[in-house]
Amino acid sequence: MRGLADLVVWDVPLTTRFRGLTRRDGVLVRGDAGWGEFSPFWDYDDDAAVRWWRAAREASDEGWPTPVRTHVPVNVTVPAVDPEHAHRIVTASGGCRTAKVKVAEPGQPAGADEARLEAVRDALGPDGAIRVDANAAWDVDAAAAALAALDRAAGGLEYAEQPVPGVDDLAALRRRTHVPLAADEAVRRGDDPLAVVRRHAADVLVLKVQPLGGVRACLRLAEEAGLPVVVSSALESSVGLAAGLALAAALPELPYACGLATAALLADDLVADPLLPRGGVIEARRPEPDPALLDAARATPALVARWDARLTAVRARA
Ligand SMILES: O=C(O)CCC(=O)c1ccccc1C(=O)O
Ligand SMILES: [Mg+2]
Repeated sequence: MRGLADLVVWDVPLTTRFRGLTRRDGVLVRGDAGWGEFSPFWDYDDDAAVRWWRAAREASDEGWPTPVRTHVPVNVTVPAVDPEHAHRIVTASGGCRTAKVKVAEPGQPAGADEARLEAVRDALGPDGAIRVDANAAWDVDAAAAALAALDRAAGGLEYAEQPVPGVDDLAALRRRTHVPLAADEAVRRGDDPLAVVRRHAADVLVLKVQPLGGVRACLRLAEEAGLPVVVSSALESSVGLAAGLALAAALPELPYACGLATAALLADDLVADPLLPRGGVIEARRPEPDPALLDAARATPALVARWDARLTAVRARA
């Protein structure tokens, strides 16, 4: 068993509602190689969370492979906010030349996505790249129609991330739209991450270190896939983001901006020098948690108890 000081449960507010969340919580674990982050969302069951645990232990016990680049181009992530807010987020992004815009948020009025994309294009200028993420919200017919409209509103889309749920849907949609498709949930939530490749169902793969079991596991997947890869965060603290940056820095090819600029979505971070972009890139470094910030982010006893129970269950399966 690890000592108390080597496991810290943290809980911080988000600046903007994201993926239905207003706070982000998780565990930091310290080993001989440094700190790792274990922060599966609560809708992941214990079996799925085993991969997130492996990623944390890789960080704390092994560290990461040798990088081939020092800086990683990133996209600004724009939640499903109103146009003025979207414009401000892009303007304050730290020089990002690519924006990833959340669309198809349940409960929003018709035209909200188009208005957000127009605002993002205005903020980014004509030479920026805009991608959208629908988090599997549409069926194939709805996606074909929506992507045509959003492509127009954005003045061109770089790609659409997971517009429809499964591999079959992606394969069908790919024949009905000229917008390139990226697979996210179809990679990280299925039992077979590369089904999407064999079925020619996507142009780009989104890889996330925690849900896929670590930096080395993702490097193997990328090699087997033979498709361009975008490394994205799972809305981690800067301790977890460092693992995504290590993956992005170690990939032989990195043709697209990565979705690792999400520290800006956390109202508080656990390190004194958060992994935020400057000039549209983030330095691939590994910041240490700051004791005072860890203390300020410390979870309530009730939340610590929930994470304790979860850790016990997940480690029994690992
Ligand atoms: O890719 C990005 O720009 C940020 C990461 C992101 O969108 C995300 C973060 C947490 C959970 C799910 C997702 C997602 O890509 O759907
Ligand atoms: Mg996504």
